[in-house]
Amino acid sequence: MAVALVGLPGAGKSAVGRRLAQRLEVPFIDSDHVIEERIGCSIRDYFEREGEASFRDLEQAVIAELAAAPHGIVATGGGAVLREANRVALRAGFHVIYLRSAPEDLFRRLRHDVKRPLLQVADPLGRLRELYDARDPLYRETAHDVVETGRPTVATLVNIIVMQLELAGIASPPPGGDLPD
Ligand SMILES: Nc1ncnc2c1ncn2[C@@H]1O[C@H](COP(=O)(O)OP(=O)(O)O)[C@@H](O)[C@H]1O
Ligand SMILES: O=C(O)C1=C[C@@H](OP(=O)(O)O)[C@@H](O)[C@H](O)C1
Ligand SMILES: [Mg+2]
Repeated sequence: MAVALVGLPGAGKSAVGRRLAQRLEVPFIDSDHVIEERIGCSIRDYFEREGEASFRDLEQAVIAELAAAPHGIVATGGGAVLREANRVALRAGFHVIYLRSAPEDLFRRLRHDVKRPLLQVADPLGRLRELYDARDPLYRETAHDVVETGRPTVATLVNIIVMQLELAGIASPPPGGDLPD
């Protein structure tokens, strides 16, 4: 099984992805963690030191590697869809799910966040709205499925995604799980 999660910062790619992988008993890979292991510092520090373009080059290299041997559940960073090469590689290698959330919901989750460099601005809600307008079409272009994440809890989202993956034949239902007694 190879599933990649895309969506804006705060959509739940990392949190839902980790729980989904536990539930399906497959590996979980967060592309941002792979990058942080390579650079030896936080993404926020790297942005400040080297700039966003350099981060995007690293991100593209990591996504190309993951897409070359796709397996498990991959949580991407919110900007992974910005480059066409990433969109093509993700869509070709993975079943891609767009975790869609309104900027207002994301803002509620991230209003105290200090880790996301793009949101360390005077008006993070305004920034999230700009990111949404710019990226929503790119997430849709990349994804095979869209899941709304505004209201459901992480646990409910995991259930919804498992059900969709089972219906699409990507995940197998547990043996005898749905049979009547
Ligand atoms: N559906 C949800 N309901 C409530 N909180 C959520 C939900 N999804 C994510 N969160 C919380 O929002 C924050 C950001 O989630 P995260 O998984 O890091 O997002 P992403 O990786 O997409 O940027 C975390 O504190 C996470 O626990
Ligand atoms: O939206 C973005 O451009 C980014 C999102 C972050 O990941 P999350 O989506 O997990 O916050 C991280 O990759 C980096 O800070 C850039
Ligand atoms: Mg994340």
